Amino acid sequence: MKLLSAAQIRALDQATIREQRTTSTALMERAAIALAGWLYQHYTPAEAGEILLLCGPGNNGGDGLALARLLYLAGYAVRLGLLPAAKYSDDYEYNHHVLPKVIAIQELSAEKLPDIQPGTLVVDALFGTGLSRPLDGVAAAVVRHLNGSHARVVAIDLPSGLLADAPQPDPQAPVVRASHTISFGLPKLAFLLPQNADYVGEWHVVDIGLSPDFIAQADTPWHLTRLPGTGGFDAALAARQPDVALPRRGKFAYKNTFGHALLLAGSRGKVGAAVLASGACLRGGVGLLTVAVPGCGYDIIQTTRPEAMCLPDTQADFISELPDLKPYQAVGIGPGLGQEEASRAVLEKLLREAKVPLVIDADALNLLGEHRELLALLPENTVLTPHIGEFTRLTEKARDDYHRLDLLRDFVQKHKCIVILKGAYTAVAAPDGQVYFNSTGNPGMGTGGSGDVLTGLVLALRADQRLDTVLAARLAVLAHGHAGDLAARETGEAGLVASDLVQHIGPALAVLVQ
Ligand SMILES: NC(=O)C1=CN([C@@H]2O[C@H](COP(=O)(O)OP(=O)(O)OC[C@H]3O[C@@H](n4cnc5c(N)ncnc54)[C@H](OP(=O)(O)O)[C@@H]3O)[C@@H](O)[C@H]2O)[C@@H](O)CC1
Ligand SMILES: Nc1ncnc2c1ncn2[C@@H]1O[C@H](COP(=O)(O)OP(=O)(O)O)[C@@H](O)[C@H]1O
Ligand SMILES: [K+]
Repeated sequence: MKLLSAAQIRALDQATIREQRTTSTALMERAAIALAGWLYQHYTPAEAGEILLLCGPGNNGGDGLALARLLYLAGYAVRLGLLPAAKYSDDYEYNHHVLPKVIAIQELSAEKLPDIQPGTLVVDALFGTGLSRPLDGVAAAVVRHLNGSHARVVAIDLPSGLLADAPQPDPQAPVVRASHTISFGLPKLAFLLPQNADYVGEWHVVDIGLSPDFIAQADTPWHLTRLPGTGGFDAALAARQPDVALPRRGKFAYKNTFGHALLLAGSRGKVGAAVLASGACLRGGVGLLTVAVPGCGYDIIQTTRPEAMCLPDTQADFISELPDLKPYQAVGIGPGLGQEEASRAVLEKLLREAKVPLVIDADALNLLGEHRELLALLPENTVLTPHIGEFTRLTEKARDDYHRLDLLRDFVQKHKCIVILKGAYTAVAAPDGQVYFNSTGNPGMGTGGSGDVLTGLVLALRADQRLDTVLAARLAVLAHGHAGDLAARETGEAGLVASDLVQHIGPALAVLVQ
């Protein structure tokens, strides 16, 4: 699904109103009904206690006023804190006008801040996508007061003070720290970046019937890849066109259909990385797998991965030889490789000689970072799988998460490669500058070897002749995260280890089959 900028979201609202021959007031009512529905599901009136809704002067505040009315009518105790302004939006004015008169209203000022107890349920309807400058004055005082209160905060559309698609121009200006953020129609880019995690809290999207045609035509580099059937919002769009799908294996398919992959991995003390990556490659559906390891890894691979063929290096402790590449449809290098000069030379030779898709990870990335002249040799459509530290070694230290996305798009466009920038919401960046964030996975995957598993899975899908590079990368990342989610159901997050991911790749891929 697409992620749109604040300007596009405003245009989307307008297009929806036009196409559906409705009014902005009616759209706001839909928004308020969707918000109320979410709150009903999450808090009974008793659990909620008295709900404080803080409203700004625009349509975000209008949403808050409409929500206050609906909550009151549904039996919740509500009170309002309203930000004074020179001008209010028309729909704010309307919803202010139709408020039940019994709802208590406090005009907010820096001298008279609202009573907020720890545990008060606060709805933040101060500002949404219309934020035009950093918060100051009364708004800043209210947000600082709220953030210091330990209240439960549900933000409407965006935590107030946060921009939907850009870094804060003034890092000193306050931003609401929400426990939950309820966004309309689509998530926002800001939700996916680690620097905003403390503000956004858990985010949710509610469907308010925004124009699917406008979304389909909107031009954006940002996308979120989801599992098929992940419903709720934009369900109509998702049903029409799943984000990604794995083609079914034909009845008469043979192992050659799925390719023969070569994996170069392991060094003394790190042969486990080769075991994990090769397991993932096999479970990823590769036709044949050959694993090149240092001599010390031969018995280990032959014992733990009987399905794979093994090429032991003449060196006992590290890889020093590049096998003949002719038999293979894809080559992966890096997990546990180490950074010996001989292994660097193997990497260079591979970059010079490979005629098939490459997947580069871990120490092979560190070698590229150390010897950046090798980047010029990257064959087109090579897949690189760095975490943020490895990516920094390949580029430069980013000022913030938005700057890192700029570096990422520049890098893939310059080197005509695919970068899988790993983390929560792993970003798959394509050579045309499109970025696909991933929606699966959990913090349990922050455990040694998870990345090696991803490399093996990407390699399997790159060897599969039916898939193009970007689709293979997106599918691998989606299935890897989903395998993590399936595994964590059994082990819990803390108990998750990388081998568990390998065990769950089969079922994770199965749900992606078209
Ligand atoms: N359109 C629709 O149909 C639907 C829209 N929806 C809702 O609308 C929201 C967007 O509404 P919006 O565009 O009115 O912007 P909003 O975020 O309320 O703020 C604008 C106001 O704040 C003011 N202001 C800005 N920055 C400020 C600052 N730092 N300090 C002080 N003031 C500041 C700004 O003043 P100005 O910049 O003009 O001086 C203006 O008065 C969106 O997030 C969603 O919740 C839903 O109902 C679905 C249907
Ligand atoms: N909080 C998280 N949410 C989702 N996925 C995560 C999270 N933390 C780590 N991961 C995933 O786990 C993998 C870790 O890879 P990496 O850092 O290379 O580990 P290692 O080097 O130990 O193999 C990546 O695919 C990453 O996206
Ligand atoms: K808000």
